[in-house]
Amino acid sequence: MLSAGKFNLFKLEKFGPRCASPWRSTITGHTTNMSKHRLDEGSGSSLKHDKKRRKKDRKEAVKYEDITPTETDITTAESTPGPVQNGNEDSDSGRYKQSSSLTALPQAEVDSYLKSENVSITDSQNTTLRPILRFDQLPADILATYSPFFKNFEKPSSIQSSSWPHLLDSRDLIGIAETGSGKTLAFGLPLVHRLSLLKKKKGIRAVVVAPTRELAIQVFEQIQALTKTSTTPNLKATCIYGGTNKDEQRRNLSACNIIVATPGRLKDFMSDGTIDLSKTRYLVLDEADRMLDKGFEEDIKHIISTMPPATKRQTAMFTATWPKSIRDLAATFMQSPIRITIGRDTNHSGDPTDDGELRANPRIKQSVEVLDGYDKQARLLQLLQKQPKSERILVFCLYKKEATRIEDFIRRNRFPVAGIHGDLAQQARERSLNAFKDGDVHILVATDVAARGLDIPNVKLVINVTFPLTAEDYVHRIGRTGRAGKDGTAITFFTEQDKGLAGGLVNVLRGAGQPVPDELLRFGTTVKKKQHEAYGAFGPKEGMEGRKATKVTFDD
Ligand SMILES: Nc1ncnc2c1ncn2[C@@H]1O[C@H](COP(=O)(O)OP(=O)(O)OP(=O)(O)O)[C@@H](O)[C@H]1O
Repeated sequence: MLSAGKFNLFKLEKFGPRCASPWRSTITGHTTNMSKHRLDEGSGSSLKHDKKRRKKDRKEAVKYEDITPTETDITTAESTPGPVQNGNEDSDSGRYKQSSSLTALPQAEVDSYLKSENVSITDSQNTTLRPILRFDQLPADILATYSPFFKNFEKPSSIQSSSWPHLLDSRDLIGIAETGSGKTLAFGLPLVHRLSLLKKKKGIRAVVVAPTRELAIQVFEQIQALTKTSTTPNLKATCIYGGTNKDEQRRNLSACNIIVATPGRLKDFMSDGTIDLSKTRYLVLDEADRMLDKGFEEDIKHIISTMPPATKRQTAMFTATWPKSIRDLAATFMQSPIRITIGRDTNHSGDPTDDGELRANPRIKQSVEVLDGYDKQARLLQLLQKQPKSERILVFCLYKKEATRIEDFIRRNRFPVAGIHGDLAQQARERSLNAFKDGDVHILVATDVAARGLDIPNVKLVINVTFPLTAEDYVHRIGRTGRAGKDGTAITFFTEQDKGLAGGLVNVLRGAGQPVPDELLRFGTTVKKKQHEAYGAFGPKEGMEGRKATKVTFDD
């Protein structure tokens, strides 16, 4: 069945200007899209071409026959009677049904929530669904199934509130929210729920791709917990990542329908025929900007090229940072995505579509110390000596050899410490991380392999011994503290060699209301236009002359 909402409109649409209160919008968006669809069909193109296209569409519909037609059938939404605020309460079972308690909420309460949480929505289809402010506003079946999962949480986080209705309604979505704000559950719950609705679950139906092995494992654990809470039989998730024996992973792949993977191992299993993604219905890129940067771009393109087209799958991308350099590429994998950004507006550019600017978590107290490279170790030691013995501290270095050297230095000074970086065997990496999580050591020295996504409770302090390659990486690194509403501190050493990144750092500090030291301002505040090639993938960069031209490698 063809669906207007998913039919060939993407190229024609551009993100509209940010709506101050998108919830007041009318249904016109859907109607416009329908008209456009009909126009497309009736105009210019030759009958022969139309016939061919319809034949192809029919073929695809048969190929992906188990996609509940109503879930993308915009006719249902269009014919929904009553005010838009009612959402699609009366629509078919395949679609999201807004709960009556949410529908009953006064509009003023919804508006005030969106304002206080700084929710920005960009949607070419004129969003009509309300955010889910409380868990009991979830549709009854979802609440009944997953409530054990929420039992320790007071309410959904803002990114969960805002993205759940749209993901449950099968929309493609880009979710941008600060580090530690619960993005995993924001995509995990709709993914597992929607998978449980598929009539035929056989084969790999959902894929989550993450940039590092440890993050893939962490995401997998959450997804697996959700599948276990779900009462639907035959939901099975598995995790595949490099650095470990393939045979066990291969065994786990049989009869599984959700995979959480790092790109390299996923590609490996695709090329030897173990994995076939032609039935994939849901795709999530976690840490999406990293997944689309130069280091992973080709892998991701290849992986997605073996999946059904964007019109036949649901694609979600989540991250805390959304640089302009990867946005066009992201759009090629999605179908009219709705973009949701949470956070104070730090958009200095005046461009209304530029709501993906860098935002650090404002609960993290950031301080930057400009110093000479030779003074780093002595200062690090001072800082460690000042901290209470049991407090978890994460120390970031840029290079693997540097991480080993700093770890040895800390150990020589009689602090229990562990290290995690790409030169270590996977078992050693996992041992270090677990020792840190379990409290056997309270200091972990890491490269950027631990910068993104890792959710380690109660990290009180992040020390950046060497500044990362991008301001985005900085935001992710410091985001290992101050998670799930807690406070945290980040101390960053900044040297002459890092001066090319001073402008980016100043913007991050200002955007989060943090002090900017005069010594940092002396390096200038120009922010170099980011190149897609340069984003977070390779060093050195302009203005970083002192840095070695070492390639920062990614996980397989
Ligand atoms: N609604 C909620 N209320 C309180 N805590 C929550 C809620 N949802 C998730 N959490 C917890 O918040 C922590 C951070 O969640 P998560 O790792 O998903 O963050 P994230 O936004 O993906 O962070 P990052 O950008 O660093 O990847 C986790 O410990 C998670 O259990």
